[in-house]
Amino acid sequence: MVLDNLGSSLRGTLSTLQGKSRLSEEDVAEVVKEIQRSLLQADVDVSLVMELSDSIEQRALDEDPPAGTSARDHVLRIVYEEMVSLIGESTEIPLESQTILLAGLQGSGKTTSAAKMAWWFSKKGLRPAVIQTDTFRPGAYDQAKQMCERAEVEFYGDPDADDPVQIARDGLAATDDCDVHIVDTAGRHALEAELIDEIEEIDRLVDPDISLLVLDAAIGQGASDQAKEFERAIGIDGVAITKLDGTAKGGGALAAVNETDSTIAFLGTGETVQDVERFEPSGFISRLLGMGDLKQLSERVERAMEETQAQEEDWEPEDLMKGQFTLNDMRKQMQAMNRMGPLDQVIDMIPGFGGNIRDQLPDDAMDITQDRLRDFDVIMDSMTDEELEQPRSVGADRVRRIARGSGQSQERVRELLEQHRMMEQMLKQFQGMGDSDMQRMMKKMDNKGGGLGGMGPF
Ligand SMILES: Nc1nc2c(ncn2[C@@H]2O[C@H](COP(=O)(O)OP(=O)(O)OP(=O)(O)O)[C@@H](O)[C@H]2O)c(=O)[nH]1
Repeated sequence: MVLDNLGSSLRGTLSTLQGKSRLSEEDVAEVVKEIQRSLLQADVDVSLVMELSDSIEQRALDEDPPAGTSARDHVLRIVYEEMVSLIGESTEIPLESQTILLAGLQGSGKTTSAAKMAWWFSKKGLRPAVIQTDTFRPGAYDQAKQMCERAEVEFYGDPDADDPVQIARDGLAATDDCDVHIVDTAGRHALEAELIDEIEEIDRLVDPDISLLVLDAAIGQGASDQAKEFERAIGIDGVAITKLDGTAKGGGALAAVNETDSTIAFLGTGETVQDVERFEPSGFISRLLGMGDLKQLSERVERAMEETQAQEEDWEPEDLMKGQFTLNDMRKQMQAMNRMGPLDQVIDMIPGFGGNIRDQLPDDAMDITQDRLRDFDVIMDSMTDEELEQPRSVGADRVRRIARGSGQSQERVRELLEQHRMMEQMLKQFQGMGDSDMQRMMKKMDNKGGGLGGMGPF
């Protein structure tokens, strides 16, 4: 999860209020001190931290908790609201035909972000194209082409050309049938005159609807100066903050951009084209505080199910609810889960699961889970159709044969069979449940602190 340190320290601080009905001044002072420490560690500007903590302190003491609200939930809501205002609004990005120009310093992540945004627009049903005009960095063309192939989006570049403006002109013409044009430009080590001239020339030709500054979250508070510099030089409409997965200083970058006239459009959270998020302040802070993010989660589930069902004509989800849950069905569930993105990001979006699980699990727990999924897939490739359809028919001899054939241990094969039995059992329980039962179960899991408790996805 991005900003992991900040999230877990904020959640830890708020958990100290568990069970308190009223808050003393000491309780509030203690919580505020911890929040200050966490934000300063995330490289948030001191003056912003003081402003935020004064506001939290004053509201926590002056405002009475609404009836039936615990002290913890009351302070959690105040911290949530103040943190959302700290990181500001999201840049308006309409889901329609438009041209987006990307600018930024060398290595900030423009080329990667161009492919990521194109992927994101394609998942929204639009037809994007990336136009790569970087003639400055050798390899930029190949990198951009490769990433766009992975994102399965249109790409235009010319590795032999040396005039970025001509490439932009030709690119717009060549991708005329696309609706979202994302123009990637060259970077430089600093915002130097040559870079400004080049971007201004492309800007005049391309006449973008939105110009985004791409900046690396690792610069923390420095994001403010960089955003102001680019705003002065070429005018920007928003910012894409990249590499939030690789730094503890992302909080500073988010808050710093909000200090300028800019807003944030996208977040980069990894090197693959799926590691991109539309910036949603409320969902982002909600996840950080361990409250989940149903909006992002439902988007990912919807996308995963569309892709899975598009591939599996014969798969009838209602079969699952009839209790005919085979290993083939389990594999389809695993593929759908995989399509939702990295497990740790998905878990963070499940209300009551995210933060609490993260703080309870060892650091590499998610990697182990992803590894297990890969092993299960390999094991199922070594099973016969009959074994996949009737897993209960797999005895010791077959376990030995499957282990040998898949190169996995017998223990891992037995683990797969056990996991299948658990999921089949769980489905039988859901099958008999009405909506109210389901709500009660989710509440119970939430009260239990959202622990996996064997209910984990895998
Ligand atoms: N971990 C992580 N790495 C990223 C992210 N975005 C980009 N990167 C990596 O950062 C490096 C630079 O990314 P590029 O997209 O090439 O940066 P650029 O701004 O196009 O660089 P120039 O073309 O030289 O201006 C590459 O190794 C990317 O894989 C991210 O969100 N997370």
